[in-house]
Amino acid sequence: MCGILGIVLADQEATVAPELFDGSLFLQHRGQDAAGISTCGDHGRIYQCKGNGMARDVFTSSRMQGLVGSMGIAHLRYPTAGSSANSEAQPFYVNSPYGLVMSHNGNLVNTGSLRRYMDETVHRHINTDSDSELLLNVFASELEKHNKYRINDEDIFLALEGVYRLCRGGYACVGMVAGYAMFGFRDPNGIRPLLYGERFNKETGKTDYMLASESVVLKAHGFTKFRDVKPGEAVLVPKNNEHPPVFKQVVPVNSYRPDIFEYVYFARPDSILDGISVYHTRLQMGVKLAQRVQKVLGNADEIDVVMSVPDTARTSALQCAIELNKPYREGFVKNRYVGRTFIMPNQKERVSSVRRKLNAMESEFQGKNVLIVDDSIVRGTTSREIIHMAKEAGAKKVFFASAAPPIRFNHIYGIDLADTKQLVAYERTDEQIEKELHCDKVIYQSLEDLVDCCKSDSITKFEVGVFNGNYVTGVEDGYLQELEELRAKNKAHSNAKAAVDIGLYNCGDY
Ligand SMILES: O=P(O)(O)OC[C@H]1O[C@H](OP(=O)(O)OP(=O)(O)O)[C@H](O)[C@@H]1O
Ligand SMILES: NC(=O)CC[C@H](N)C(=O)O
Ligand SMILES: [Mg+2]
Repeated sequence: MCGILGIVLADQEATVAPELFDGSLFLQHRGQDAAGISTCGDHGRIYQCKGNGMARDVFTSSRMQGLVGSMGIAHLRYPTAGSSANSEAQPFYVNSPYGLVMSHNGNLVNTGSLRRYMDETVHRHINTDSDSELLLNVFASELEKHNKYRINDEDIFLALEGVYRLCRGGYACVGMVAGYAMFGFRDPNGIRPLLYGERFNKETGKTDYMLASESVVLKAHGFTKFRDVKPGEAVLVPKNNEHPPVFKQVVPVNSYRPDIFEYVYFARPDSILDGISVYHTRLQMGVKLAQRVQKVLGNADEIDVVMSVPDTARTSALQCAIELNKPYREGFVKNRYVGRTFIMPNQKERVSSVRRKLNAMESEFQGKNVLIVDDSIVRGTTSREIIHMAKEAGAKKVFFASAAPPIRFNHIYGIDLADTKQLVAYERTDEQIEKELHCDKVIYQSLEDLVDCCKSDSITKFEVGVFNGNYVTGVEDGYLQELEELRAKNKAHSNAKAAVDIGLYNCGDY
């Protein structure tokens, strides 16, 4: 999961960078590791600012002044392939052909064969371990095939056809062809989200355009007319407003399967993705979870109070308490200055951050049986600490409920998890998980119920491989092993500056 964003302003004298920066803040929860903006100014010149850090740290005011132009794209990175190196911050740029930049959300699962293809067949140099750099170079090599002096919209769609043919995995992308257009496209299964929106300016009679990972960015910036880009569909927005954006179904929809984890954890509750309100699905998860709690415990008589693990679980936990007819209390106070812990790059940081992030309010725990609700249990880092804190604060019994089913498989399209053995539910029964977490009962939502909470009239299937190991795109042989080896290699270098951490320009970290 990363955040991607692109804007084309109708007024070519205007500067797009401030709005890209502002929009990035609405997508920060999707990636806290690196941030970047590329803009396109006069004569098609590309300007860029990117590096490790949160948006507010990377996009300093002096750097923002160097981002000229009325068309631009942004990226918020949570690394899921390669490493968390500065050199892998996005957008990526290649000069040939025509000058291209791209921001990618998702994961390619056939990187081994793509690397060989780049090397042996099209002879393009790949300078990092990032799958996104590969994706951009696949697009570049497809675009190059026509060998034209000036390209048109159709050439871009044709090149994307090649991208769809060659790249397997989950991907939503925004990019730019220097001086020509912004484009966006989404994988044939719609695993990762992408929305398109328009903002009409009454005074000028012209329209600005935005592409974004979540609807919340579009709404907040006045792009009131918006819709999801369909799986296998691409859109081209010309830089100069000379014609309206062009949509094309480049390849047929394979099967419309948004990643269900967007609704469980990734997305903001105030977003609507693929026509489904994230908030509404989380309320429903609370309703179904309450039924599950009653079933597992026989009844809810033993529970004195229901609490959430802030932030993401709040919506479901409150609804669960209402359904159980039990008081809902804020037992954990969240330090608003610590970000999302799950998407932090290393385990040591994640463990210490849970304690820094959440603090137990003793008065709410003393002598009580508490039901603590979280949206999901992944490595168990949060739940282990939380249960410990609840007991320390005087809780009699701790029941721990998860709005998502047990996670026993890799999330190959967007969670930084190469090694399934790190998952607390991996090869463990509920009783064994209870022992691991030191709680009195662990209660999981069933997959069937979770799907019921999320589905709509038009979308009835979701990508749920993280729960059952069946991935809609399949996985190339050796892919997971390759990821694991890379991760181990990067870990070994974690204290010293490894070659992989040094960027092309070697001009230091942000
Ligand atoms: O089992 P784990 O490996 O600990 O992962 C699961 C936890 O991580 C996430 O919280 P996070 O702190 O990232 O973000 P939030 O504030 O949005 O809940 C998620 O909401 C769970 O609480
Ligand atoms: N989370 C994402 O979408 C990451 C995009 C890409 N795979 C990277 O690691 O940079
Ligand atoms: Mg959480």
